[in-house]
Amino acid sequence: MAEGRRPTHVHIPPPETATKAELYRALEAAVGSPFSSDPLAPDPHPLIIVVSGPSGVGKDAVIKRLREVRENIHFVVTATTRGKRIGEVDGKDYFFMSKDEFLGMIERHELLEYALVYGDYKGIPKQQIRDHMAKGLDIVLRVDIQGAATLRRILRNSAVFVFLVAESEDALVKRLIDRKTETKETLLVRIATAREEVKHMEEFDYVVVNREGELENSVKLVESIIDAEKAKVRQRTVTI
Ligand SMILES: Nc1ncnc2c1ncn2[C@@H]1O[C@H](COP(=O)(O)OP(=O)(O)OP(=O)(O)O)[C@@H](O)[C@H]1O
Repeated sequence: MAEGRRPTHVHIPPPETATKAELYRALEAAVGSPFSSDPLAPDPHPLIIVVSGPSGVGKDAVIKRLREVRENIHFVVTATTRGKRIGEVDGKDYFFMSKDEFLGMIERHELLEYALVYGDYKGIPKQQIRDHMAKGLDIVLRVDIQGAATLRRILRNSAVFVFLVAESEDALVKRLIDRKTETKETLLVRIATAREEVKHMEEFDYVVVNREGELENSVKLVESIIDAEKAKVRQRTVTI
């Protein structure tokens, strides 16, 4: 405290009898400078939250619900060369494009990362992230484990990595069967891949167990992670 600059002659009225305004003004005069209403904590930085996990664990389901309950988040729409599934909408679920269009984006360095997954290309357009972060929005990226590993190399600790996992292999397999999107061949590939993928949990910052019938709790936990990150004294800073 700047003891030397404090005026010694200021009379401070007794707090029991003075009005709030009188006391406030007297205290201001006594400390020798006006009380500032500037925020004491800096504004939190926009975050990049990478949500990943084995196939069929519920990444889309969690993100869909998060989109409904949380504002100020941009959910990155991934570009893909895979065919549209029933009910999917271009520009909302994915940007569906031809292989040639996708290869053009690779050549122009317009993708943050891309990969060939089960025979189809998937990638994250950079410009979308830049535009929304500039508006102060948090960014949620949904990627497979391979994508998360690549993003970790690119973004290091500047992004938050969340691993979504089912409570057990049994639950995961039943969820994949119930979804009715897979052939017996792709089911086998996805299960084998999921076994390998669970081993990557340690490369993530947080793990969220998406228990059967408890989607709401998983979404709440992801929200809590975002809130906790916003409250960090040393914020993550992203440049892409
Ligand atoms: N907590 C949960 N309880 C019950 N069912 C769930 C839960 N979370 C997701 N599901 C269901 O499990 C199925 C798979 O979920 P989803 O498609 O979201 O997985 P995904 O991780 O995005 O899969 P992929 O990587 O293959 O696209 C969906 O039918 C979804 O509705």
